[in-house]
Amino acid sequence: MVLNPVISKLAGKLVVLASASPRRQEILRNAGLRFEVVPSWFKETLDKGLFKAPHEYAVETAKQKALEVARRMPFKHLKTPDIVIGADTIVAVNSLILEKPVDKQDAYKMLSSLSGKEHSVFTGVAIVLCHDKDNQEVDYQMIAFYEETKVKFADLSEDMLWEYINSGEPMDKAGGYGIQALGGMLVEYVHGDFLNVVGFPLNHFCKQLDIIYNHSSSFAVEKKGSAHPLPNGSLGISILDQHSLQKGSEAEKHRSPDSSSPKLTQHIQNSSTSSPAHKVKRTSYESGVGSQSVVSNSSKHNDGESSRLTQLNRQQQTEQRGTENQPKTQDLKRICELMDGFKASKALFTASKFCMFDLLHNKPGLDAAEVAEEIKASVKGTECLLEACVSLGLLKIKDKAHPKPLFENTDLATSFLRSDAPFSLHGYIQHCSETLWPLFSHLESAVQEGVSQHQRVKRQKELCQDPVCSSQELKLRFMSGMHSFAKITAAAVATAFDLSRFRTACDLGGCTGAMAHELVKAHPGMSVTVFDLPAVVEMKEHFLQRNTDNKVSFVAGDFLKDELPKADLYILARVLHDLTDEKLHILLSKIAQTASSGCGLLLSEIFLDEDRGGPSRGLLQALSLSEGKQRSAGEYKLLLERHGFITAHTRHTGHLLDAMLSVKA
Ligand SMILES: Cc1cn([C@H]2C[C@H](O)[C@@H](COP(=O)(O)OP(=O)(O)OP(=O)(O)O)O2)c(=O)[nH]c1=O
Repeated sequence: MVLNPVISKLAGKLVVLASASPRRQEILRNAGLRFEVVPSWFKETLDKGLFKAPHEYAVETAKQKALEVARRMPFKHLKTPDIVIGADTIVAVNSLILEKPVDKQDAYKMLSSLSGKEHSVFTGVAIVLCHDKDNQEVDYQMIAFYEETKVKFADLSEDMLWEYINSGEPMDKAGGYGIQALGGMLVEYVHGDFLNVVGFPLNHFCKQLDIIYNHSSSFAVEKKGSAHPLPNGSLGISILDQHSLQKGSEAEKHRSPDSSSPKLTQHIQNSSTSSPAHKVKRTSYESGVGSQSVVSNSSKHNDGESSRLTQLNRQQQTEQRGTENQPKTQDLKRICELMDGFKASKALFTASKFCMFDLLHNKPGLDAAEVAEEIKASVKGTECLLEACVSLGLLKIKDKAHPKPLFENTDLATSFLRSDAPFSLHGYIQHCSETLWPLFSHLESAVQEGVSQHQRVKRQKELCQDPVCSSQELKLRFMSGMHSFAKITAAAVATAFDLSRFRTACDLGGCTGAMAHELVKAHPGMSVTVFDLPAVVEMKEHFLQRNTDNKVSFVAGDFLKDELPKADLYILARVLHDLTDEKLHILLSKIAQTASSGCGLLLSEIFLDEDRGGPSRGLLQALSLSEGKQRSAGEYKLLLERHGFITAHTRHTGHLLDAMLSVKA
């Protein structure tokens, strides 16, 4: 049953909640709304100083959260939602904005500033309506509003404060409390919408839907004189900002005399047209909201420019649509890219195996015959490989006027493909080529059988009498792959959170110590123990790194069997996705037993979208059918909660790995 008829208006539409907040999901689910959850990757880092009032900050953050998902989905999920809902809850006291505490001390500061006082809880909500157009463009229409609820806290004693903080509840909640649970005990009164405090003003939201779907004529435009650019410098795409409907609020005074619906105030930023639609081309996706390719309606162009644009658009549209009998060029390109993907990978693997990028770094400007001689290969084959690498942007022609093409590295190759580059992926590429490639060549069997094809690959090698690597060589190759991947990703993970309060850390399965070295670099007060199998630890010397003041040490052991070293922070980087459920629970139980209350757990993995629609890197990795599985941030969060770790923060780093910081309750 749907109590509110306006919710039923959304039936059959692809509604997306751009939020990882379990409270928002529960509130909307309880209201009978059917939706997909795609948490936003927008980082809540807008400069608060640039907003005149706290609610403006919450509304802007909500807009950016929703917009990021609306823009990402057509590219990453290959589908355009009908509606994206984003929200942001903040607590405001003495004109200070409080978000989620970063640690216990921060929670203490927040809660003591609320003790004995009244404060406001603002939730900004943004609704983005997406309209897919024939010509590969999406029109976005944004409706944004906020709701304010006043909450008064009782005087809180120190004991009470710390007991509450130690319950772990404050960590993922604005202002450091959850009114719906233990935090309810701290509250003397609430004036306004209770659900607004919990994270979503359901009543206001339904009123807003009613306006959108039942009173669409209310979309009459009231232009606002001054457009305010967003603090991050991006073009504003906000169309409607509606203020609180709470009694006595400013918006209440603006009720239009002829309608029971509140009057809407429209802010059209950087555009002077009356159309609320903004178009975003689907040809590229950049994850930074600040760099969005917003093509606002023609207002900013003079007549000459706009007719040129129209011409260009038409040309592009014909190209994209094709004629009745021909497929769209872009669609065809996409399919070809997928079909040819393996050829590009293999070209990269081969060039890397022949150390062609090292060669051309040391001797830039060789021709095909010279390269062939150096790598001891045929001239014809080398020429094809070099030209393919040029087409892939890995090499370039040095001197175009020269009669024979002379080859040199592009910046991409110099940065990532040389074996001695600081961020070299050479080792990982070899791992892909030697280990993953053979596995994926048996993908059909892997899918049929549901298990990894390691054994089949091994048997095949034996049958073909391929030269067998010694176990030492295999181990080194594996470690070198892991080392080069870790070196690329470690800095983003090590700096994803403020870890300064942890003095000692233990990197479980930390292999060559690449992550450990980044951690001690980023957090000078920390020392890190790398815990890995004896066979791994004994080979660590092959990967010597500058040991910052001997702050990185190694301990050999099996994390499933042996006692774990004591530490304030445990690190699990790319470990859990490879373990069976059974092993995973053994490991997490061992960590939970060893860790004392307040200890941290830093998890780093690829986090799948909550609806498992992406990212492809994670889902393709799952095809190797290892014993484990790929999970979303929400799934990891639940898993850790079962072992007494409460997630404080989740970071979609935008890098190769995401990160989550949990705290032992
Ligand atoms: C004040 C208060 C906040 N909260 C929660 C609601 C929100 O989930 C959270 C505020 O953080 P938000 O940044 O608004 O939301 P989020 O990080 O949980 O999720 P996302 O950014 O993906 O949308 O605090 C409560 O659960 N109870 C409370 O009493």
